[in-house]
Amino acid sequence: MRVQHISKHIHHKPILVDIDFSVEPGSIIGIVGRNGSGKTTLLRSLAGILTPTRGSVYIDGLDIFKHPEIKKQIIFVPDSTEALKNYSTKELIYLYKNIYPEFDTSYLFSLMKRFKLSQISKIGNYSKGQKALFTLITAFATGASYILLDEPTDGLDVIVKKQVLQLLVEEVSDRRLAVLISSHRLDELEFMVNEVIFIKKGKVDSHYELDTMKNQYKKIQLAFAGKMPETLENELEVLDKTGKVYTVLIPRGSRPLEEKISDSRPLFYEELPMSLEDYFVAKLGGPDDV
Ligand SMILES: Nc1ncnc2c1ncn2[C@@H]1O[C@H](COP(=O)(O)OP(=O)(O)OP(=O)(O)O)[C@@H](O)[C@H]1O
Repeated sequence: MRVQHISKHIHHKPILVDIDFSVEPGSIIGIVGRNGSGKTTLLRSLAGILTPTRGSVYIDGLDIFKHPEIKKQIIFVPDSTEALKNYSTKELIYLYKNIYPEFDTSYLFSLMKRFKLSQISKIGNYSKGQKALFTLITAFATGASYILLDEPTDGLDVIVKKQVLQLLVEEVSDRRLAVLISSHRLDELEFMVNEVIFIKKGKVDSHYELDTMKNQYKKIQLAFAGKMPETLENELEVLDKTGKVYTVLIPRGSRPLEEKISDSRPLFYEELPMSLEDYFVAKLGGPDDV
């Protein structure tokens, strides 16, 4: 999938601005950003539900807005099942089969059995977690190559969540699917994504392979007898300050900065493992940086 310079204005307000990236089969991409940064609008545009104001989305070189039949290669799973609540499982399967010719009903039933979901006369009668689970496994049964998930684990208990995330990783590697996941659960994303796209004010702020991102920075904890020298504080990304202890991110391999830290004689200095959440706070943590 090629997302080519898409912008989306809603009521003359720019919501997405010149978003440009590619999605390779077999990849799991995390879309992260502050509330209101444009993640859902982006996923809905990639699914062809919203038409971009500029730019387009291509699959195998074909524009999905000019060749709507290609949209059956994409499934968008919204974070709410409100629109489906009055349908029975049977009716939904019928609907999906009409849209997705490769819909695999027996696979869906096997997943429903695996996750202990029974057929029901109204999806609205499933519990919150069961609704999320049903829409998620239905997406895998569609046979679509691009699965777009908006906050997929909301409402799932820890055990089901682990099973579902495991299923997702298996599906991607077995069937060479591509999955884009918008989520605020950075701890979960960290265990499955290979790329992360940071969205800030409707723009791609950065797009990294997870391993590359982790190699670019290091997280350290340090403390000073008094305050941290001001010259140093201006150069460090301070993630946290508790008493005299600072947790900061610094670019890996920045000798001058490391020397400056060492010259300021910290009481202690320790490197800690860096998480996606640390990077999120450093990148997008300003008070009005939505
Ligand atoms: N139909 C609409 N009419 C007006 N504004 C809209 C519409 N859809 C989205 N927006 C605005 O676009 C911006 C981005 O919304 P979007 O739902 O894409 O953000 P998000 O990153 O998914 O947020 P969250 O993390 O809170 O779910 C918000 O300011 C939102 O108010």
